[in-house]
Amino acid sequence: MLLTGQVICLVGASSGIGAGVAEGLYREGAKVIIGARRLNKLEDVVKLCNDNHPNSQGQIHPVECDVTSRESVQKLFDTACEQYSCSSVDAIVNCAGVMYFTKMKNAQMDQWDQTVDVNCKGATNCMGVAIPPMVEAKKGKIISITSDAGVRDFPNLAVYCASKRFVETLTEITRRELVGTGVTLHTILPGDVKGTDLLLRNTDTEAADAMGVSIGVPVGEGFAREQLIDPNDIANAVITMLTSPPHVAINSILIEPRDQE
Ligand SMILES: NC(=O)C1=CN([C@@H]2O[C@H](COP(=O)(O)OP(=O)(O)OC[C@H]3O[C@@H](n4cnc5c(N)ncnc54)[C@H](OP(=O)(O)O)[C@@H]3O)[C@@H](O)[C@H]2O)C=CC1
Ligand SMILES: N[C@@H](C=O)C(=O)O
Repeated sequence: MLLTGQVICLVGASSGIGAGVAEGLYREGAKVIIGARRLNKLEDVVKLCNDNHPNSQGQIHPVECDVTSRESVQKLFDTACEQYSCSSVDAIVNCAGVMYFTKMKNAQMDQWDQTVDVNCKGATNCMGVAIPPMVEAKKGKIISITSDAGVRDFPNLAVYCASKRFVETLTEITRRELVGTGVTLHTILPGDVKGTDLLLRNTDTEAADAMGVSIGVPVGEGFAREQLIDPNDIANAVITMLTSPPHVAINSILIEPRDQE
């Protein structure tokens, strides 16, 4: 097992990519605290981990967490430290995010607000809570799941692309600021990942039609296998970052389906 004994906070773990990352971390023996708003779905993830990996030395505990609230993120971090008797954690992985296809002319302003709150403020809350104790402990990795939208321009996703760029820029500048402290910052930029709930709450059918996607169904329904990657591919990217030699920082990984243009 590659991560035996590592204490890891994982937010946005109740479905999709986060649920897949939770399983990968548990499989590799980490002590994981998983967070999201839907506690019942987190409990399903815990059960899945136990059922699928009965011989793992890992531990996994669910905590209700809303990343838009700094108190809620602090509670998740404190729970990890209490549960696993430490003053900081080895890593925090932030998978929490929302994505709404919206045409700017349709002004879905509530969805824009939520995108900024969850994707941007969620990232600053995770960093604000984790960085001071990590610097004190002289170690720690902060991994944010951004998107290929963090480096590519997708029409009908302007606010989403901007939110992912925010996290990319925040990460790169913070990474440079913390050089020498032992704390490192990383992003993973996935292309289309299948089997996630990301599209379920979309409502702008004009924008979705323009992108050629169906809303209200899990991402990837109707797509061929080679057109999409899956949550386990992202879990493996996270594990690669967490297990690099001490003198190496894998700062970012852009990971897309092989045949994506
Ligand atoms: N699927 C894809 O193709 C791609 C996804 N991504 C990114 O990956 C991340 C995960 O998305 P994906 O797995 O696809 O989608 P899902 O909708 O399946 O997962 C989103 C996760 O974010 C959590 N979340 C949303 N709002 C909050 C909040 N306020 N507080 C805490 N957790 C929250 C959800 O939990 P809950 O609702 O229980 O709070 C859920 O666990 C996102 O950042 C997304 O932008 C990037 C590139 C491609
Ligand atoms: N693949 C990206 C944009 O469409 C994403 O889902 O983040």
